[in-house]
Amino acid sequence: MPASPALSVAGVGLTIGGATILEGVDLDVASGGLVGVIGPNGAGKTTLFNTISGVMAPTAGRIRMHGKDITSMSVPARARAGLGRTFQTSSYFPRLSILENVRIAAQVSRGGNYSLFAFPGRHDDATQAAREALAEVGLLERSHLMAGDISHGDKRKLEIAVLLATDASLVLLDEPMAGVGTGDVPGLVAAIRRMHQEKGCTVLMVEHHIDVLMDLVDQVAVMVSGSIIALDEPEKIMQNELVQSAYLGTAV
Ligand SMILES: Nc1ncnc2c1ncn2[C@@H]1O[C@H](COP(=O)(O)OP(=O)(O)OP(=O)(O)O)[C@@H](O)[C@H]1O
Repeated sequence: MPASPALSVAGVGLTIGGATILEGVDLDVASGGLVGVIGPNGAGKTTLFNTISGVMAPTAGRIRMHGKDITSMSVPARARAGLGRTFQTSSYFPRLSILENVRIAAQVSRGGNYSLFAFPGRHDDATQAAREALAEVGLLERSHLMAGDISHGDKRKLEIAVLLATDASLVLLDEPMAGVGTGDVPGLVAAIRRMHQEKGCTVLMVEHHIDVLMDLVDQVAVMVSGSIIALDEPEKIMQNELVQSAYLGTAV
């Protein structure tokens, strides 16, 4: 029997106050896959991520992780099941150091609390995991800096380090390059690649930098008006006439 997909979204719909935000969304992401989601502003990409991560409950359809139905699971329960997520805007504790931010996330994911008591100088599992994750994204040497003081690109790397330190097996990245200077893009791309290839994470990512995305992912899902209208390899998506007329325009 073939293995269940890491993520299966089946017939997901969301209606809010009579407005249809998502309709009949079907998307399977194989274990170890790296899939991009593109679509015009307001297409429903972030809302889809919200239903997958449990921030919003769909009004139709089911969501499964590795075959297990998570549709009614809480956000923390999904996180414990290995689902990690970044947001369009960076989320971190600005007055804590880079290392402290990642270490707290690792500590909480291991069933601990948000306490920083006796930090620094501890050599527990959470600190070790945080240091390894920061090395993966190239932030270890700057891990003593205050998170609120680092560049936007480094904040995005910090969020990826948090996902690595929490051992998330399925990660949702919502515009990881948004607002990042061009100089920071290669480092972020490398961090995402390592998360996928070396850590074996399954990745679903929304990204408006189409060239970067097309180079990175195995498959691209195109969302328009709350539905996925195409799912294919990047080259085929660029040539898909439906996609060109609905989203990409004629300039591709
Ligand atoms: N809680 C809500 N209540 C009402 N409408 C909402 C809610 N959340 C999202 N929407 C609407 O749903 C639609 C999809 O929004 P969403 O943010 O998911 O799109 P998106 O594809 O992520 O867009 P962008 O690329 O601009 O981030 C938009 O029209 C938005 O205004």
